[in-house]
Amino acid sequence: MLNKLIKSLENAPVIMKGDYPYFIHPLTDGVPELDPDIVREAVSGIIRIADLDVDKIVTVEAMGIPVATALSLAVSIPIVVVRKRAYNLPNEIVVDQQTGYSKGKLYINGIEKGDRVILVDDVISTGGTALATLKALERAGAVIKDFVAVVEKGDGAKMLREMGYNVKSLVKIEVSKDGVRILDHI
Ligand SMILES: O=P(O)(O)OC[C@H]1O[C@H](OP(=O)(O)OP(=O)(O)O)[C@H](O)[C@@H]1O
Ligand SMILES: Nc1nc2[nH]cnc2c(=O)[nH]1
Repeated sequence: MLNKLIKSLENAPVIMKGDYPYFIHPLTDGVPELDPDIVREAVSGIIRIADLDVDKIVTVEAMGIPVATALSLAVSIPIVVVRKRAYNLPNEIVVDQQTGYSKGKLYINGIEKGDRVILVDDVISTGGTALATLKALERAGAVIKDFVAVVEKGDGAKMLREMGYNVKSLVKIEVSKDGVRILDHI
């Protein structure tokens, strides 16, 4: 069911960002070209495991957008994109984001108190991005049903599960300088 996604992850090149082994894949980087079948596999997988009884799909720019958009089209639920630049709208929520290789700020607009949401992203690794986003969604008064990442790498998902969040993923991988190894998948 996730055949093309898994095969392409197994063949993904890895580069070092300092000490951080970073895999490069069409769904998570936009390069090389993204096969629509891979997006379809990811969307079908999310629909299979996620609680989609929600008002809004929330995703984080940039590489959450392709999969969240395809999911939105499939289930007719609108998306809100967490941005990396300010709009200075009333009630904008600003949080610090840290990944294994970058630091920045996230800006959340468009979430109303009581909105039932699912957070969708292409990857979870350290969990820094997801945690910052989940905290901001809580501050906005959203009811967070699920967080689904297409690819789970590292310990971030485990940390968030231990904090009580519903974290799901389609494929779990281990990444080293030598390449990507598939550990588990739905
Ligand atoms: O669990 P973490 O360690 O926080 O890593 C996960 C985040 O890293 C990637 O985004 P990135 O910040 O690289 O931005 P991009 O989507 O614009 O490439 C990915 O899209 C996740 O949002
Ligand atoms: N493409 C990609 N995105 C990431 N986000 C967090 N870690 C990674 C990674 O290793 N590769």
